[in-house]
Amino acid sequence: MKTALTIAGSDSGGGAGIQADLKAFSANGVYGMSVITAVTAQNTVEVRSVQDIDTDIIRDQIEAVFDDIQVDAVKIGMLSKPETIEVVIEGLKKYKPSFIVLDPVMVSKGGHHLLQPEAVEKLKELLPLATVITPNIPEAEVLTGLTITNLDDMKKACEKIYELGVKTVLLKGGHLNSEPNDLFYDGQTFHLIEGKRFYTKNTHGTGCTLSAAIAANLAKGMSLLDAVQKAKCYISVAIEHSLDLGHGHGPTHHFYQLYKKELAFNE
Ligand SMILES: Nc1ncnc2c1ncn2[C@@H]1O[C@H](COP(=O)(O)OP(=O)(O)O)[C@@H](O)[C@H]1O
Ligand SMILES: Cc1ncc(COP(=O)(O)OP(=O)(O)O)c(N)n1
Repeated sequence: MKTALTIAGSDSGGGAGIQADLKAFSANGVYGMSVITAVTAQNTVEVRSVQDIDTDIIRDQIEAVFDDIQVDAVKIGMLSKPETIEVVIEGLKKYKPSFIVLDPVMVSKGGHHLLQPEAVEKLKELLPLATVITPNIPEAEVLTGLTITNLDDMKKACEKIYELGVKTVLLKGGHLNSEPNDLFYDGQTFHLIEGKRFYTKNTHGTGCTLSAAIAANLAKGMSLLDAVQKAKCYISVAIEHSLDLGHGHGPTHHFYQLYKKELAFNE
């Protein structure tokens, strides 16, 4: 069986972070593993508190997994602080996984900083190691200093992020008022990954889910563009059937049968 590893934070409410990633890995048919970088006390309404994990324990988790088990793809989420990013960079340079999907998580829906603002420069050091980076609009604005309000702005932002040394960019358009179209850029060609907006408040963990599904698809051997397009289908179905749990933004629905039923999905 193919495997994927998530290096990310824990969400006690189960909608985002490690929990969303492991659900997405399973639903997309790969064996999931985790390196926990931080524990958040979080639900569908808010992030109440965060405990960063000691960097020695993060290093130990990375080594324990890679020393024993074949890792076919890595997904990176919440990294919290510069010291954590440094340990993750060391681990990736040591073990050189074939595919790295970097979701540059910065701020939760409720406005809680999941990456210290002073860690953004350190995060940029991770970019050249990534196969693909998957920023949302606010994250792309932080990385580029641009204001992004339309497709032209998205193109400029992709080019600027690409210049930071990353191999490919998937800029997510979910935060714009238009249809949730994402833009994929490989340094030469733009591909519009079209979506249809579902009018629901239950979109907690959408970015985590999308990046984890891309990692799962890469682990299974898909080409990068195919992995992105199939993952976009997966997140769309997961949002369409999202769950009205809790009092805030409910989670997406990781249910393989829904995905299988609604997509021409060949495995
Ligand atoms: N309401 C929605 N309906 C359909 N797709 C959406 C919706 N909101 C976001 N998406 C899609 O979900 C994925 C995650 O995007 P986004 O919500 O922007 O990320 P993040 O969770 O990092 O803020 C993207 O493919 C985006 O286009
Ligand atoms: C532990 C943890 N990691 C990441 C996030 C952000 O997840 P995201 O998919 O961007 O979803 P929202 O925060 O926008 O709902 C998180 N909240 N917690």
